[in-house]
Amino acid sequence: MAKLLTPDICVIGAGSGGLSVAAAAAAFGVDVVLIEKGKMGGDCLNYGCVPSKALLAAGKAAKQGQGSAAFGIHAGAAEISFSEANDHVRSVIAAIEPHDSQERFEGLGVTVLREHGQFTSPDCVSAGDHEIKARRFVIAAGSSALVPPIPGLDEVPYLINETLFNLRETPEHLGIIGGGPIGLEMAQAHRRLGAKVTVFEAQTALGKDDPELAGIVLDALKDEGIEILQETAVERVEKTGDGIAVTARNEAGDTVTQTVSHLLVATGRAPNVDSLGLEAAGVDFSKKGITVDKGLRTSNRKIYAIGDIAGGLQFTHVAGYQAGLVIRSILFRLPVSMDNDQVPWVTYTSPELGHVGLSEAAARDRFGDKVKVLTADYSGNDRAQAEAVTTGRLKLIAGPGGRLLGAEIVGAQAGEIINLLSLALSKKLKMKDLAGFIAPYPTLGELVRRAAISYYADMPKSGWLRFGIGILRKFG
Ligand SMILES: Cc1cc2nc3c(=O)[nH]c(=O)nc-3n(C[C@H](O)[C@H](O)[C@H](O)COP(=O)(O)OP(=O)(O)OC[C@H]3O[C@@H](n4cnc5c(N)ncnc54)[C@H](O)[C@@H]3O)c2cc1C
Ligand SMILES: NC(=O)c1ccc[n+]([C@@H]2O[C@H](COP(=O)([O-])OP(=O)(O)OC[C@H]3O[C@@H](n4cnc5c(N)ncnc54)[C@H](O)[C@@H]3O)[C@@H](O)[C@H]2O)c1
Repeated sequence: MAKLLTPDICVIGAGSGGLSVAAAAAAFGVDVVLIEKGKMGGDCLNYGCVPSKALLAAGKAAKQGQGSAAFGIHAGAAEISFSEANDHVRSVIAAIEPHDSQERFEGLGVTVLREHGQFTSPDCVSAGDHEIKARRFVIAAGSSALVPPIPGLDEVPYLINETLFNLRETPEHLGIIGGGPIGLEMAQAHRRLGAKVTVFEAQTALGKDDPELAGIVLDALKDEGIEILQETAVERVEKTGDGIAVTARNEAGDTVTQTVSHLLVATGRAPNVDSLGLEAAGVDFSKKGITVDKGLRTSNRKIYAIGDIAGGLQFTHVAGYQAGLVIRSILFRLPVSMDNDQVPWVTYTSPELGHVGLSEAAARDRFGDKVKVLTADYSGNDRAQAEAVTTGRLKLIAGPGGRLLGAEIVGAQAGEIINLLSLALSKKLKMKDLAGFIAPYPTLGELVRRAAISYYADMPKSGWLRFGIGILRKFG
């Protein structure tokens, strides 16, 4: 006989989204059951953001170990231990793990079930020997690597994000299918740690970002020796005596074959909609994910869906943002509405690539010729010169009345600078605000002021202003 639990909220999935809902609800003394079938912390901690950024950091250290000609430091080739870099990855996960652990959540008062959760009816979830009937449910079951049906793939030992971080030796030649953020971040990390790397991208690499700024990242990666084959779709793979032969067709229709020692598939994500009993729950879904309204409610009003499974932008901070909205809706019954136009993202290559708000193209679609694009180059920034990080550009997208609509940035610390712009966007600031604050000198953040000030570039030439200044001068 199953044990019946009747909490206020039942959350399926203890990753970025589910943990945030559970922690916030528990902080208000609300009874929560949290169900997790795999590792606490989900993708981000175990197979995603955390290990990938830790490996990128190891790659950065390897690069710095070679010295810098700009500073007159000639250290030569660094001696790299891939297994020790992997130890670093493991230790970073271990350092963060307690924060997401079952013990911590039980300490907060959450009932944690380490089981597979599945709806058996519109108001009941079964998990191991428990049945949970809650006032509200939140599905935060995430996504998995989407593996395309490429002939031969099933017969070769390919890697995905869940297995990549188990490698203990430098791959001799890493082939990567997919030139999105996963593919390119991992291309640079492995290249810097000594691997030969080839990326096969069916369309445009970093295709979700500003094409001009993404091009600057691609050039930097190519300069480091990464081969990036764009408009080159992989058609088949097969095991050979030397490794894995990857055969692709390029835009010109030519066949390209490369034999790699390891193959990473990074071709996007598939929402984990299977075996959740969504049909039994009356929750509509498609292969893009669970269908939700702006308030993250599913077709069953008692059930919400957040994070990667909700079919929108797939980032940890989006899952966290959505968790906050759902908490407001469930606990305080406040009307909430998701606003994707405010969401920032960063690709953590060197140089970093950051985005927030509307892209130039989206802004022009909405506001036509009322849009102004203001730029500032890293080469014109004194701190960038001092640090020899002069490759980079900031773009502010200004709309009617000089309101900030969006920003794109490529260059050192782009991910940090985008924070300021994300705040500016959420507070509906205008170019006058971004031009008017005091930025400490010399900082990369001055790029924001520099670009915003250029909004007023024509002002000194204004006849009316010059006339006014002339009049005022007459008063002594
Ligand atoms: C390599 C990589 C790098 C990334 N880097 C970044 C980054 O730098 N910044 C960023 O913002 N985002 C990054 N992401 C994306 C980020 O990891 C995801 O957007 C985020 O983890 C989504 O959170 P979530 O809560 O929706 O899902 P998850 O964190 O995946 O959690 C879902 C959880 O649900 C559990 N689950 C699934 N089904 C069931 C079930 N039936 N019963 C019980 N439990 C279940 C799973 O085991 C999992 O633990 C990266 C992703 C990858 C793959
Ligand atoms: N820094 C970050 O925040 C970060 C880092 C990594 C991942 N993520 C998240 O994870 C998501 C998934 O990342 P991703 O890079 O796997 O997905 P993606 O969808 O962004 O990129 C996948 C790429 O693979 C290409 N592709 C698909 N099939 C192909 C084929 N047969 N041959 C060659 N190329 C093919 C696509 O054209 C696309 O460019 C991202 O959208 C992002 O939301 C975020």
